[in-house]
Amino acid sequence: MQDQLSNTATTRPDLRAGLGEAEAARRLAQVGPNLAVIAVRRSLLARIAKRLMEPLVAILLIAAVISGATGDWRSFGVIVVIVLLSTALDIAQERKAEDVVTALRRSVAVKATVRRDGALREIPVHDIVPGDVVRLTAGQSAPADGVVLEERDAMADEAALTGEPYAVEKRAAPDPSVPGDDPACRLFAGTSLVSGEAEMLVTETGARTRFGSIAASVQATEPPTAFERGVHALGMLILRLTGFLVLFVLLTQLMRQGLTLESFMFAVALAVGLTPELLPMIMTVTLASGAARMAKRKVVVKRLSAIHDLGGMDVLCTDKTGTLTQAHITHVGSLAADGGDGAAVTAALWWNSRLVGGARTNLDDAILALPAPAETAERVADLPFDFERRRSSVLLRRGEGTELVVKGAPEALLSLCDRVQAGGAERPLDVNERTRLEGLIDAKGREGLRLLGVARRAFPAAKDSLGKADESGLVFLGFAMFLDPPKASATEAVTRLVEAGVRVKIVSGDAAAVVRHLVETLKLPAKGMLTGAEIAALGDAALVKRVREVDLFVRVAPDQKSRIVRALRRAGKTVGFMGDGINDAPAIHAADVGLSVDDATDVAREAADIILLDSDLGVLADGVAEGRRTYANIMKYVRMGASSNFGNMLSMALASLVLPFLPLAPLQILLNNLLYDVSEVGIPFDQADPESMARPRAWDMRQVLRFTLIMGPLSSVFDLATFALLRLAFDADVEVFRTAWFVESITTQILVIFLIRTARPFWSSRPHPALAATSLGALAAALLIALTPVGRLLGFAALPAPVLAAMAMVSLAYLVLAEKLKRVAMRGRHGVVAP
Ligand SMILES: Nc1ncnc2c1ncn2[C@@H]1O[C@H](COP(=O)(O)OP(=O)(O)OP(=O)(O)O)[C@@H](O)[C@H]1O
Ligand SMILES: [Mg+2]
Repeated sequence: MQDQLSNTATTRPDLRAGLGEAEAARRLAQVGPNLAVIAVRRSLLARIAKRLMEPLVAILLIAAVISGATGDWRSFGVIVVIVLLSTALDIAQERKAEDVVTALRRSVAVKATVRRDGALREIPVHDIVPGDVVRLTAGQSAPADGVVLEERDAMADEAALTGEPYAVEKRAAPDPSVPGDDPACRLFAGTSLVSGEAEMLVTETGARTRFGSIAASVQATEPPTAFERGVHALGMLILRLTGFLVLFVLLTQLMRQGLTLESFMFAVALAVGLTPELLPMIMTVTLASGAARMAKRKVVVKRLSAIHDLGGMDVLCTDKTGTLTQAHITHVGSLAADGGDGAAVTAALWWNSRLVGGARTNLDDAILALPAPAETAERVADLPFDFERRRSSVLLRRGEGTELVVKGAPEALLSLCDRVQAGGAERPLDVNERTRLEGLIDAKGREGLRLLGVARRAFPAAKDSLGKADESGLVFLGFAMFLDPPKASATEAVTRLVEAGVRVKIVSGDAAAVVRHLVETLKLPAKGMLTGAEIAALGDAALVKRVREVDLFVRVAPDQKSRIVRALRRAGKTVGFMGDGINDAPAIHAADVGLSVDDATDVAREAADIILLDSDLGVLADGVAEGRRTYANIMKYVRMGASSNFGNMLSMALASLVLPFLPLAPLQILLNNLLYDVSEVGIPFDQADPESMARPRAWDMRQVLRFTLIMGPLSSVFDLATFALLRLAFDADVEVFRTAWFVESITTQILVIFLIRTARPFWSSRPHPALAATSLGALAAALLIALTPVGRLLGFAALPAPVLAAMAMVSLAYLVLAEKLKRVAMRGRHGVVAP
């Protein structure tokens, strides 16, 4: 194509030559990087400002100001310190998480081929500037908007911009120096070449591209995943409960003693204590540390929430080549239609692969690895390969005549033939002959050989163009046979996935017999089979029913691949799709978790949420485990918040009803909340028990509620017992009461982490040192503050030994019961114990 392009490049050669590096650098400095959405990293100041503007924090700050104004400088100081500490905690963690994700994204970023200083170079897409000349082949995306300089059979998929599902033809602009409005002569960022090749002159980059102008709104409409929706719903539920509780407290205080500053502050502190303000941070940090761990195992995550989807995935669809086979395709011989020598078949095949435009598939690569035939040929016209037709045609001149050479999926090719080559002569392709050839195709396929059929048709020497209608009345020449050895490691990888509760389905464009042979060789557990033709005949509802049981899909077209994925999702499955070709991109996009490999085509990599650096299902099984671990950790946080935190706050609200004073000073609640938050910072690093990761997990609100309704009241019962004990048995005064209750509540809250982080008896599952350090550290700090003279500043008093002993007893009793009840509380819908 190089020669072709420079031959036709006659007008304005300066534009077609591209830029020099120096000029490109100058332009880059002037127009900025080529990013559709400029992801400005929010400055530290902006982040702090955003946090301080959040309603709860804002109320806290107002409370601090009121305290200061009334001369209560102690409260002022403590509130400000607490707000600052928790803001710093939050921002530092989140920032670290973002850095991880940015670095991961960059490591799998797409590159483009650009003409610079007269040579073709691969440069990162974000360095492209107006004036650059970019070369594109099928499967690549246009990195910016521009004018088509040259093209061969270029067809672009512009669905992302126009919604138009069919590929549109592109042609060279008559004069690239005056870019007209004709969209057929332009290529746009966000669209991709599905066939052919092209060179474009970049005119607009970054946010000035058409895609850039809509990218912001496109991103905003990215639908949240089921998990994100679930967590959000829980957050809203808690928020409503909080609102209700705070109103309740305010009202009772109002009725009993009129609204004082202290009771207002108490309500505010309660609200702060109840909101799971750390949840977003815990989620991001858990997912980001999961992403970092996965990257070490060669799984790169582009979208953080995909980790969770990966853990919840219960069906994995995969294509065949490269994942289940080695993708080292070799030509093992050709067979003439009459069973004779296949040299003529191989020569025709070779010229077809050599001369045809458009995307080259791995079969073309295998063919062109063969020595060139003796006779030469020249191209007249062609119809490139596509995954719907499954064939490619070239009109060529070889020797004296003009002939059409077609190669493609053999059974379909056979139906376009009416004659067959036998020795030097042509014979009609009668029923017997057809049956014999079909039997041969099937027999070779069952040996694991991939076949391509080859056919020809003679045309008058003057014919110089080619249409789809010309692909008929062909003479069948014979077959070429290819071998793509199975990947031995695939068996173990699939077994691991199956053991992890992931059903593996194969979705391939290849023939039934080949896929069947592969499945048998690798001993994969796979039932049933549907062909593309059968799928085309099924309505959506019928397909949803069939896709559940069937594990093998063969001779499917690209849009059928995505139809299968959508049907599985409608059947309630969490679906992963793994593929590497142009033909896989729509299905990768349609799946809950889109998976691709690092050396896949750009469109597949762009559609994917997760990129495997090794084309190996084994690393995927690792990734699934990691996904489940992050889910288990997030659930730990959710459960802690739902049970102990919620229980404590509830008891405090109740106590404020019956006690003649507030059960804790507002500052003490804030301190309690801060220390509790710190104690949980180690959760993202925690391990999960193997049995809790054995099955796919999806967000289960009923399970969360069940846990809350059992564990919450349990902690409340003990809180109320503590109140009774302190008031009735010890006749504690305000300060002793508050100190004792602070000690009991923070001790139980923190220690219960070690119980509910596992469904096993707590002593047989060891927490991660980071979690042990943060939680025990926070507990030690709490006890130090409350029980030493430092605490006087916050209104704590020295505790008499009997009170301290009683609190220790109550805490112990609570923990023993919590350990017993957690098994009931964690039981899932099917009696399985949740992580
Ligand atoms: N270069 C080519 N020229 C003609 N026909 C081809 C060419 N490449 C592939 N085909 C035909 O198209 C069919 C579908 O392609 P292919 O098998 O690569 O699809 P796929 O869905 O990506 O399969 P896999 O599951 O193996 O990745 C092939 O089986 C073959 O018959
Ligand atoms: Mg493929």
